[in-house]
Amino acid sequence: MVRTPEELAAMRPSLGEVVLVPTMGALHSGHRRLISLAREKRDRAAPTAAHGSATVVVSIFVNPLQFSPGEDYDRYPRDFAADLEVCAEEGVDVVYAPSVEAVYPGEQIVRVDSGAMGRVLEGEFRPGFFEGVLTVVAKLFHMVQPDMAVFGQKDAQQLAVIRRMVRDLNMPITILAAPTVREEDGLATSSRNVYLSPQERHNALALSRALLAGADASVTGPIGIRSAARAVLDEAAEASPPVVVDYLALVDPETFTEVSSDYRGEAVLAVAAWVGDTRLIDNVPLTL
Ligand SMILES: Nc1ncnc2c1ncn2[C@@H]1O[C@H](COP(=O)(O)OP(=O)(O)OP(=O)(O)O)[C@@H](O)[C@H]1O
Ligand SMILES: CC(C)(CO)[C@@H](O)C(=O)[O-]
Ligand code: BAL
Repeated sequence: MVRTPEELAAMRPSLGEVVLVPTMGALHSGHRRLISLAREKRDRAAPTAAHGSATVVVSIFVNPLQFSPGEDYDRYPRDFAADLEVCAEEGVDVVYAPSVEAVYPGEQIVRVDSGAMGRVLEGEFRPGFFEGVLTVVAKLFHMVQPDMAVFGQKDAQQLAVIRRMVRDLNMPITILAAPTVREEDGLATSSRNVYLSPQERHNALALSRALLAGADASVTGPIGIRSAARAVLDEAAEASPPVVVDYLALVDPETFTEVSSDYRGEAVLAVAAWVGDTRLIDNVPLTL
């Protein structure tokens, strides 16, 4: 396990090709999926005379910069011992877990701006969120110097904004996406699911059911998709506790702008909602 950027820099020349999996810890089956994709890439990389084989690095860092005041930074689940066990089971080569002081030794004056695509949906409801995410991801990329980095489709807008950062800032890194992992009943696995009471967890199933209803209506086009998903959420708004929707949106997967009613092509149906004090997000990719 590596704790500081200096230790990592000293080790970096011996790591060969690096596949990075950035996380905030509290590792679950979604993270395991990301790590297994990283492992596949590592195991396919040809060893070179210069460095031997490739390396999977998992970073664990709860990034204060992406939380607004009043959000759950302080109570965000942290279980470092369990995370190390998951990493060992999954064949991770290096766990990079820097402290907040190591990542932010002083005021972070220079930050990465996500532009307009990071100010809609998640960016509208979590002001400053994508600036915080992009800034820490750029810092992690500079510290780890990965050849590839793996992100989850569950955070689809985050994935799109990171891809755009890599493109717009000429970062020589391949971004890989892993599909969303779900519990048997459809709930997307998420570190924040531990906040849910049994009743809240039950009501939270409305998110994945709404997305499924939207997907089932995909032949009817954007209007039909939105109204099929909305009907499920409207019913869940009457439950106790209610499901309180921040947004339901059918968007272009690259720009995250709403698609027009005659749109044809790839799209993402995305939802964010509160169940009690817990905010959950989910999405499905669709072809229209
Ligand atoms: N169910 C999932 N399926 C696929 N990838 C996931 C899933 N959950 C999280 N990830 C991915 O894991 C990476 C790290 O995410 P993070 O540590 O924030 O976990 P999380 O469960 O999304 O947490 P949170 O509850 O804060 O949203 C991100 O790239 C995220 O998209
Ligand atoms: C990408 C990330 C690790 C940056 O803190 C975080 O937003 C996450 O876990 O999805
Ligand atoms: N999973 C994205 C990180 C966050 O919600 O803060």
